Amino acid sequence: MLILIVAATSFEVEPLVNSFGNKLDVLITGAGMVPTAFAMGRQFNMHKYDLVINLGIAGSFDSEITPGYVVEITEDTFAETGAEDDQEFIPITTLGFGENTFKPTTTLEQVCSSLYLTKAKAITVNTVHGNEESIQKIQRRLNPQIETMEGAAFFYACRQFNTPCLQIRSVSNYVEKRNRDNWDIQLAIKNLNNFAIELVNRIVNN
Ligand SMILES: O=C(O)c1cccc(C(=O)CC[C@H]2O[C@@H](n3cnc4c(=O)[nH]cnc43)[C@H](O)[C@@H]2O)c1
Repeated sequence: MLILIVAATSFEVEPLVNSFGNKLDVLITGAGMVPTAFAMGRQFNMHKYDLVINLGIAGSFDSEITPGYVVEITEDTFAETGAEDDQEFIPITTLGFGENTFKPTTTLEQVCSSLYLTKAKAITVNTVHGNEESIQKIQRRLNPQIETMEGAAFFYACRQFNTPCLQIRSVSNYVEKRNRDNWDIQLAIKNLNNFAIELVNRIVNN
């Protein structure tokens, strides 16, 4: 089975890469939705994969999904794509120009039934929420559990190329008034990579 790992930065997947070396294809896209979509489009034009997995750290809006928690993303919405109408937000779906919510094309259960993760709904943003008023606003509008800067672009690229995909995220921080001292990136990366190493081992040895 040919697997591609997609991550925004190399440090997020370093332990996994150290475990598997060149037995695993890894695409480092750079942070954000545009670099992700571009890098994946280029990669998919050159190679075809049986499974593509997006791994990375993320913010959590959900007090039960605490830093260090690893989750499977079941849907992901481009939260900012639309138009403002004074105090209201009109999503692109209502404007009639396209879609804003994308889903994985397989599930963890289908890929490896012996592993389980809590499922969560995500948003993808260009501007990370770090202001109490804007956080409450997005919670009222979309009620997300997880926030990243790439996830929906990852699902979009996989759908365009009809490629089975999963997004697995590990929480490094709560989405709150910006405070970098509260982030635990080390714990998030450790838990993410422990899970990913187990997952890839089980898939390749199956
Ligand atoms: O210094 C900051 O305020 C800051 C804000 C967002 C992200 C960063 C990073 O260095 C990490 C980039 C990477 O991590 C993902 N990520 C992690 N936490 C969040 C979040 O709360 N909201 C959105 N994205 C997050 C993201 O996918 C990036 O790839 C620094």
